[in-house]
Amino acid sequence: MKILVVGAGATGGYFGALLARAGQDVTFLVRPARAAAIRARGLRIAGRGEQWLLTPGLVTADELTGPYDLVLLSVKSTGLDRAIEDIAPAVGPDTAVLPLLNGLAHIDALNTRFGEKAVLGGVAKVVTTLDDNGDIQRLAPLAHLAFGEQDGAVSPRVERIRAVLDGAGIDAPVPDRIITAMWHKWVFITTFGAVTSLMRGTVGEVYDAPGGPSLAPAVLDEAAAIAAAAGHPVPESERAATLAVVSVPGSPMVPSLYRDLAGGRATEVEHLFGDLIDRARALGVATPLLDLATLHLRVHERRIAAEA
Ligand SMILES: NC(=O)C1=CN([C@@H]2O[C@H](COP(=O)(O)OP(=O)(O)OC[C@H]3O[C@@H](n4cnc5c(N)ncnc54)[C@H](OP(=O)(O)O)[C@@H]3O)[C@@H](O)[C@H]2O)C=CC1
Ligand SMILES: CC(C)(CO)C(=O)C(=O)O
Repeated sequence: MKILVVGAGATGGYFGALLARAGQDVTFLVRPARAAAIRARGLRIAGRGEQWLLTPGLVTADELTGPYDLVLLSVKSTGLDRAIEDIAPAVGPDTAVLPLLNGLAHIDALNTRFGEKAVLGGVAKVVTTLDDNGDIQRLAPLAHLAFGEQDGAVSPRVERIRAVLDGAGIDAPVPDRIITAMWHKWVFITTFGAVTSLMRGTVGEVYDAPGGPSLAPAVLDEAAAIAAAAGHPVPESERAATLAVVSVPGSPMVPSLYRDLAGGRATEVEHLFGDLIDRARALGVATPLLDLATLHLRVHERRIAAEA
């Protein structure tokens, strides 16, 4: 299977490296600065007691030809529009585009550009980040990529992709309804993001402060109410799994959104929060805590834009 990984960042770099290490035909679509850095240093994966180095196939947008069998799209939402145009030469009539982004609006954007048949849903669960050298640091042992056709069919191409991901050691379930799974990840990530960003602390720092334990369940109630109103109710097991991450004494956990906020970088505020509260308004769901988190992140965005 000919695989194009778009972006060699925290998620794409890690999944792509696993696939390349397993012997798959993987090429990374990167921008010039990232290409130069990887050519100079290799793509390095470190953390959790492991350290390995890869010299992957790289291509920049001006060199890209296609088609590929599978395009793993792992840019942040802030780079989505550009990336959609850049990958166009790689997408042929039989190409499957599998996005790893959190949130949901990218599915509509990809459907509009490439047609619904080309686009799979995806939910990535890994905890990785790029360090100052551009190396990928694994912060937790997860390598989970749920995916599937938007209509829930288990098509032959889904079976083929699952086998390829399995062979690379990636846990790759195919849920009955990938769009529902994406909604549930969205509820999880906005709860996690709102709690840590609003309070500017780790899960444990928030929980351990007087009054702290009530915040995460209250934010989760709001996000879950939006999902339910949109036709994707969050089951009790999923709710408990979210609280087991975002409402834990002493936990050092933060999401990638918080790492971007604390690092003074742009966040995915509009894709993750702006879109969610817009949908809440349309569905008649009140979300005072998520509105506050959104405003907080928007102030940050405006400040860094003014400083740029
Ligand atoms: N980090 C995590 O643990 C998780 C993140 N996610 C989600 O995955 C998505 C990606 O996040 P993450 O991997 O952390 O982000 P990163 O910023 O680490 O990686 C994104 C990469 O995409 C590259 N890129 C952007 N535009 C283009 C383009 N047009 N062509 C080629 N490369 C491009 C960037 O390269 P450049 O160096 O050129 O800017 C960057 O290296 C987000 O939606 C996030 O919410 C989901 C699960 C876990
Ligand atoms: C919480 C986590 C690591 C789960 O995969 C994530 O999606 C993120 O940090 O953006």
